[in-house]
Amino acid sequence: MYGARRREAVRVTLPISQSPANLSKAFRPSSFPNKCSPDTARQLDPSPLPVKKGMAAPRPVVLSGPSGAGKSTLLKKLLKDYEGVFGFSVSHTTRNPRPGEEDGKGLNCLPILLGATLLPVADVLSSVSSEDYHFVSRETMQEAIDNGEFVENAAFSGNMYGTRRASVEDVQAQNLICILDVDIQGVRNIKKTDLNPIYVSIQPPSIEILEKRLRDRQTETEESLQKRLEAARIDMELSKEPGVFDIVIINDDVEEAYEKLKGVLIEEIQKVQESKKS
Ligand SMILES: Nc1nc2c(ncn2[C@@H]2O[C@H](COP(=O)(O)OP(=O)(O)O)[C@@H](O)[C@H]2O)c(=O)[nH]1
Ligand SMILES: Nc1ncnc2c1ncn2[C@@H]1O[C@H](COP(=O)(O)OP(=O)(O)O)[C@@H](O)[C@H]1O
Repeated sequence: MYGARRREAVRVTLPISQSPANLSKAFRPSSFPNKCSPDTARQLDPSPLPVKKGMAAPRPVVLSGPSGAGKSTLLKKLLKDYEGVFGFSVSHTTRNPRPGEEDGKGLNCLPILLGATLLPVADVLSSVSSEDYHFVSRETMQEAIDNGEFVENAAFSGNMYGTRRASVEDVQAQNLICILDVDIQGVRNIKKTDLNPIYVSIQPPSIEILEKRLRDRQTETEESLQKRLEAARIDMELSKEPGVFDIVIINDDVEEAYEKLKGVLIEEIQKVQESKKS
């Protein structure tokens, strides 16, 4: 998308999961079908990353900001540059999948797509959206919320979105920095938990530029675009409140925004990289 596409063949090896004996309750099947379950992934990658006992999981990262601000654009760059450092918490939503989106197709499913073959990393990453969801019905989602399976959930643009506890635990158990892409309600709700993430807000330079980006992206109907702009105005105001975010990044020039994002995360990134060496 941004920058030249590299075509060299790289074996992308991503850590998958722990041994079955170590799997917490959260890993076991629950009310949600999950095509990307650790069990499936394990069959395809025989070299899981061992999680070191007694080691604190890296701090998660909450990435928030208006729809269209550039969160997934920046996230993709991060995942590409720091392979094996980050894991994405694939959210659940009741919204319809967009063309090209598949249920549960997130970072954790990369090995399923790759199998054991050599593939050009740029091709693989451009074909994998870190933003895909588990697409579920309202009934299923409400039932799981009532069962206490969610860390947080929110209504956005007429749909339900939520982070299942197991999605975060899954990533953390692999000693990866867990990234959560949530709206401002999600930020508020996560603040009530003991997750202790780094809070990052990605903001557009202006509402006009945001609208242009959303229109150019061609993913929204006029109705959902207007709802997103309405939510964006609120988000842009709330992000100015002191103490809500550790950093607010204005995504004007994407490279500059990316440098700022890396800057705030570099300490955690280095911790994960160091822990893998030892
Ligand atoms: N609270 C919460 N918000 C979420 C979650 N997943 C996604 N969102 C937010 O929902 C909004 C809409 O997401 P989406 O439908 O993917 O549209 P997009 O952000 O424009 O690509 C965005 O602000 C996301 O940050 C979640 O699990 N919880
Ligand atoms: N700095 C930027 N300059 C111009 N266009 C951008 C920039 N960052 C992102 N975009 C484009 O804006 C649109 C929305 O970005 P996206 O990453 O999908 O936002 P979000 O995940 O926050 O909804 C995409 O089409 C993306 O290519």
